[in-house]
Amino acid sequence: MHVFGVRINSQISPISLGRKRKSMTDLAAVAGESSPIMASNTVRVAAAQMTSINDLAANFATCSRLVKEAASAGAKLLCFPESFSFVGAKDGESVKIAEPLDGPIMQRYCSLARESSIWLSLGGFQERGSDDEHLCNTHVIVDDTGKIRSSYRKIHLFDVDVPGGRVYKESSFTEAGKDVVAVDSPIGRLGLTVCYDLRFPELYQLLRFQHEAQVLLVPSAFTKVTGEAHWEILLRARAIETQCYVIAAAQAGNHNDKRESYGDTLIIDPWGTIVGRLPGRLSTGIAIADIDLSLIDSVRKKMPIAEQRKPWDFWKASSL
Ligand SMILES: O=C(O)CNC(=O)[C@H](CS)NC(=O)CCC(=O)C(=O)O
Repeated sequence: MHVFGVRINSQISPISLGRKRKSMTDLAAVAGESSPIMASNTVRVAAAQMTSINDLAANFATCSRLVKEAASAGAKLLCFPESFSFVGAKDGESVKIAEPLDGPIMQRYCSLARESSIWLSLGGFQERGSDDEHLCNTHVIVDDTGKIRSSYRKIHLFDVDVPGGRVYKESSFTEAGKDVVAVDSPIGRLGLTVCYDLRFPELYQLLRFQHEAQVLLVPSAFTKVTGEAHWEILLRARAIETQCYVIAAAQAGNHNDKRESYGDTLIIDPWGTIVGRLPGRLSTGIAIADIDLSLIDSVRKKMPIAEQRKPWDFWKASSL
C-alpha cells in the first residue's frame, strides 16, 4: 500500500492477529476515532533513507523535506541514518565539521523537529570530541518541541578489513562511548545504538533486560559488501531475541567516488516480521509502520524469555 508516496507494509505477525482484531472492535466503539487502520494502541513511526554527501546544506535540505513527509503521514517519530548531516569524501573532513550538541548544526535540526512537531532520532551525528583530532559518533533524540532528550555515543567502532572491500579504522578519528542509553518517548522506551553496534548482542540484551527498552534504534551506514551478507539477518535476530521493535534507518547509494552504502531501511516487529522497508535501490525516502505496544506485551507474555534467561552470574559460575 502506498500513502503519500510512502510504503506501508501490511504484513502482520501471526501472534498479533487475535489481538489486532480485538483492538479494531474496541476502536469502533471509540467516538471521534477516524482511522479504522490504526488500532487503539498503535503509534506511527517513520525511518528515512538517504545518500548524504560532504555538503551540510544539501543534506539539511533533504532531511527537511523528509521531516515534512513523515509529519504529514502522521508519524510521531522520524529516524535518520548514521551520518545524516554529513558524509566526508576525504580523510579528516568529518572531524573538521564536528560541533558540540548546542552548536548551530544540531540546533537547526532541533528547529526542524519543533516546526513539524515530530520527534527525531538523529543517529551518528559528528559531535566534537575532547581534542581536535577526534569526534564522537553520537545518536541524539530530539522531542517535538525541539529539546534534546538524550544522547548516546557509539560504543563499538568500525575497525574492520572488509573482505573484498576497504579497510576501515573509525577509531583513528572517533572516541568510543561508554554508556548504555535508553529514553522514554511517545512510541515507547527507546534503546539507542549506532551501526556497527548491531554486531554486539550484549548491548541489546542490556537495553532490553536492564534498561527496559521496547524499541531499538540502529541508524546505520552499512557497507555494500557487509550489508548484503549480514544486514537483515542481524536486525531480525536482534528484534526476535529482545522481543523489541527494531528501527534501522540506512544510508544508501554512492556518497562519493570511494564510498557506497547498502541501504534497505527496515522496521521490524518484536516477532521478527518486517513491517516497513525501503530497498537500497530507492536511495531517498521514508518507510512507515505502526508500532503496536500491545504486540510487545503479547509476544513477551507468550514467550517469557525474561524469566527463563540465565543471569550473568549463572554463566560466570558455570565457566569457572
Ligand atoms: O565514517 C562515517 O562517515 C560514519 N561512520 C560510519 O560509516 C561507520 C564507521 S566507518 N560505519 C559502520 O559502522 C559500518 C558498519 C558495517 O558496515 C558493518 O558492521 O558491516
